[in-house]
Amino acid sequence: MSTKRRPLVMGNWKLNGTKAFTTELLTALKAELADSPACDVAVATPEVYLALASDLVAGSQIKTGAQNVDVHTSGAYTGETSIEMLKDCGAKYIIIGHSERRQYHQESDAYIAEKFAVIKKAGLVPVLCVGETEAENEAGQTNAVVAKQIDAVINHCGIEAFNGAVIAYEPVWAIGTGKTATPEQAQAVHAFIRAHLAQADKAVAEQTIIQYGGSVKDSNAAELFAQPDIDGALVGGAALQAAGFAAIIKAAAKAKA
Ligand SMILES: O=C(CO)COP(=O)(O)O
Repeated sequence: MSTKRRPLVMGNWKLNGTKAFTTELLTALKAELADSPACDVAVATPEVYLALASDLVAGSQIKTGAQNVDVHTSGAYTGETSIEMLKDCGAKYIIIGHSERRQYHQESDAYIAEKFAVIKKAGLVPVLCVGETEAENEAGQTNAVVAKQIDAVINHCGIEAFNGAVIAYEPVWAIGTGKTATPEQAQAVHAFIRAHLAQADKAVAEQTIIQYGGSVKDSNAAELFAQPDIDGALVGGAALQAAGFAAIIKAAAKAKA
């Protein structure tokens, strides 16, 4: 018996946008979603546009999020943004552990686990990105890599911390490359992740939203969402265009109806 999970499709804008772009895209997205598809929707804009984005989507089904957070709550940490600041600007979801931050900012599993704890403490939703590199994939290490990334959080925060949290499986070799994992490949890893969580707590595993990320677009979304353990998507490039992003959201709502 599998639990029914409401899908979550979230856009990760990465380092893209302007005030005008944010206004145009979110205005268009609200219009595209006028029929309220049965799917949770969020956009993680650059931090500087978060407050603007939150104002624009107020009262709609679209929530906002951030792409990172600092572990400190205040103080002499030049250039950082705290969880309370993100919350103050309307964020609900916080992406952590994205492969681009692991790679370019040397973020370790332990550091990411600290961020997870900070987000939970503030009552917001962590979106924990996990995934293997191409070399790890070819060496057959995919499951071991994602298990290690998840275990760092379980060990630091406890399995209960995954209640209401989100995991995004993003194979590094599929991000921005146009190469997508096949639905079957992705499903196998998602099922592994859920089974891994279930070893610690079955109920937590059943309710955890596990998104797929990596070159998701309108044309491949439906077949990914047809898989039982793929509960939505974390979308990069294709989230920068309202009609295409809305089509992905509608495909999730339809597949999980
Ligand atoms: O990294 C991603 C989302 O976090 C995926 O990016 P793309 O959809 O552009 O491949």
